[in-house]
Amino acid sequence: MPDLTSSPSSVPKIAMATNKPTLTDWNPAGWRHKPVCQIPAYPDPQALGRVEAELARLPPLVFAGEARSLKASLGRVAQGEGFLLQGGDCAESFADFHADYIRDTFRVLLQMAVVLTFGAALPVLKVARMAGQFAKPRSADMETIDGVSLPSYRGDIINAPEFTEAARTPDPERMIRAYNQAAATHNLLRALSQGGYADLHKMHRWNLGFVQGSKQAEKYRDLAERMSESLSFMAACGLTPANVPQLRETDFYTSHEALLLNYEEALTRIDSTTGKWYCCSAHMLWIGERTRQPDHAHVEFLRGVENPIGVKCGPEMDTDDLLRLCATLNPANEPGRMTLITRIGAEKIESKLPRLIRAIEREGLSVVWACDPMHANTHKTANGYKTRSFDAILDELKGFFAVHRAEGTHAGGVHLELTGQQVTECLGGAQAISEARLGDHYDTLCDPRLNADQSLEMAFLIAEALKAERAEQRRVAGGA
Ligand SMILES: O=C[C@H](O)[C@H](O)COP(=O)(O)O
Ligand SMILES: C=C(OP(=O)(O)O)C(=O)O
Ligand SMILES: [Mn+2]
Repeated sequence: MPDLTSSPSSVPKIAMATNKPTLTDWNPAGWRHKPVCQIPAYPDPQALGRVEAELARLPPLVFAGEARSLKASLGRVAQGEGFLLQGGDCAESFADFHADYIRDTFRVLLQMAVVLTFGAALPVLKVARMAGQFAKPRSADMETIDGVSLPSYRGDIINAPEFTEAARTPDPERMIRAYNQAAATHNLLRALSQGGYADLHKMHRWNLGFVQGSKQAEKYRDLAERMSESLSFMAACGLTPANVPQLRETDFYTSHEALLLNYEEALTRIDSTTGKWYCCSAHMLWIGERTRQPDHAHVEFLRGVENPIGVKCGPEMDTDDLLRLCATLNPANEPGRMTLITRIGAEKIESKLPRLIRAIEREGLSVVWACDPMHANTHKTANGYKTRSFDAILDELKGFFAVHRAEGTHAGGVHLELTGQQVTECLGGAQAISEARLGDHYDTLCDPRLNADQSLEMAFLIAEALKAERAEQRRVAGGA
């Protein structure tokens, strides 16, 4: 348990904040009076307080207007007019912090978005698990190796992965390092998305990262050819990057699990144009499966900020809890505010998802339904690797699309753990990664990620499902 008696960090007085906040029964430190899970006990509360105060003085990482734009776009996804692609590392790392790494994840998300846009003929909203995805909830508080027990690794913002007492002791200074890394990552992502790299005419050049000669590389080149033809046609009609900005730049948003509330509180500011609170550590924040208790600290914190919010929904989620969460987090039923990220498992999705959808539909609530096919499909191999199989991930996705088709609701998005690197952490896919090969490039700090080829392969398969959804809609519309 964290030290709840320490005085809350001072409410940040940000530049330009002149209006009064609108939620009178909420303040950014209110979570400290609620029961809380998954936040570490810092051994030195004074050092923690100093770091919180320092973070509260530092500039926001995103602007309220950007979070509002994302919410408006998510509102359109909720109405069936778009598709959400959310993805990135399970846990960002201090050690892997360099430009190529960020560019490679950005690039694979961009490639997937192009593939999905073609399949869905819908705008694809890109939201990265980047620039703040540092804190991890864990199943066990302690890890035991050879009879020695130490606190579990909880993400680089909290402690270090090495198995020593010093490394595993929570250190608040890590929040400052995480903030600086997140700031630099946001900066590079803005440059990549707005500075010319994302120009669709350069799509051919984005494919440098693929395994040469792979099936995905071929399919991607094929798609790039078709895109070039379409772009030439559009240019002939007078639509060029000079007058259509969407062809040369893209919207790209950031997100992470709002787990370490000390950090999130310190970055929560009042927007000067609306007078409302925004958590300015990322555009979108989500509540994890382990911290979504309706009367606990994480829900209390997130109910008061205006950002778009995700909630992970596991196989045992109760419909009463789901409706209570929606009422607490989105009392005005604002479109785009709530994304329900189901993570149910390939085997249970068809039996467990319908009741959640029906409860939401019955109440007339506006939500984005997204599928995280990663977190309920994890297992340990005989040789000790935590892994996921490509087929199980795909099966959960197929189940998600099938259930939404049957219920007449929009399968609005996917939430994936992936990297632009050619790691060997998930089994299968066209590269047929076997258990024996998992050790070749098993680099994750926490959960196994799809590698660049597996991610693109998944995008092509999801595009097929989206095409089928469109065909079904046309069929229903034609028969109506
Ligand atoms: O990313 C998610 C969780 O932190 C992770 O799945 C928990 O993993 P654990 O069961 O190894 O603690
Ligand atoms: C911890 C995560 O997921 P969940 O809360 O769904 O287990 C995660 O997305 O990394
Ligand atoms: Mn994870």
